[in-house]
Amino acid sequence: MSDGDRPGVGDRLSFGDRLAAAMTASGRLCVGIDPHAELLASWGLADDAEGLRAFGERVVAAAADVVGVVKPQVAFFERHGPAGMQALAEVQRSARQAGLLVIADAKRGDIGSTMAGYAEAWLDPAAPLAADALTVSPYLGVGALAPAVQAARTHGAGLFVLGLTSNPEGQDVQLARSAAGATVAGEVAARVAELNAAGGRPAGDQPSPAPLGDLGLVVGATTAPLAAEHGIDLTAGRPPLLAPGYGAQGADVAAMRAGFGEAWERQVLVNASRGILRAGPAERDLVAAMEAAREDLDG
Ligand SMILES: O=c1ccn([C@@H]2O[C@H](COP(=O)(O)O)[C@@H](O)[C@H]2O)c(=O)[nH]1
Repeated sequence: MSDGDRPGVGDRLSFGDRLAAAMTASGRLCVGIDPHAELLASWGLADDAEGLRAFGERVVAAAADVVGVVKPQVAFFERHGPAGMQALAEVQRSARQAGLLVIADAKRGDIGSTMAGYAEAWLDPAAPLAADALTVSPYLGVGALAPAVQAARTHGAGLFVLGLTSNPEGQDVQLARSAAGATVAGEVAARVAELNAAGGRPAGDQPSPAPLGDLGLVVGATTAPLAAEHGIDLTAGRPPLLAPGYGAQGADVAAMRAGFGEAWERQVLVNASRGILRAGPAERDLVAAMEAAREDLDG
């Protein structure tokens, strides 16, 4: 099946609509494809491009009937240079052909035409590294992401803007306050809300409940409680919220439910990488780990 045959790409459904459909059908678990060197070794795979490819294809095969979304961690493929990136391209293509949405976790961010270059590299369905969505950094300014926002709209793709990341070191910067009292993460969330409102359906043509936006935020499963504590509104503009930190980084469902509050029910896509991948290498064991996580998150 070509990319053009996949529902939601050829017919240009928005990313928000495609993600909402995937979450309704398959739940809120997003499986990370993170081929750490230790995991490759414990799976009996070489730490080379062929090992990455075999690892990624195994995760895709296990995920295809259990979840709707996967998130390859680009860094682990980039480690192996062009051959690693070729493996990533093949794994992403397999995932999309299997009907999975792919979020490339590359955390790109730059200015002007350079940002446009990144956006075309990851969001154009005809590009070798085509993904359905890309993680991006707002630290050159949310406005500097405009070329990526434009590319996302053109290609029916999505962006996840780093908001309140799962690592504790992020808070120095992300919870810093402007003279007017707004936190950096709060300002990023407000700008993403504006962009979702500006790119959404015309007023009067809004289904109820409001659809998911095409532009999301990364908010750690571990750091979600800080949003409410610091007055950061995660519901404005209905951004999908990509939440890493479940499992290996210690966040559990009770903490996420409390931390995300009103957003939990329909906006939060929870990533698990090592928490699932450590169950490998057997495909049936990966499937069992994904099913258990789904039950935990959605049951
Ligand atoms: O704030 C962030 C943003 C991205 N990540 C990425 O998610 C996965 C988490 O892996 P686990 O093994 O489930 O901890 C990984 O690719 C990170 O780079 C994040 O953890 N926090």
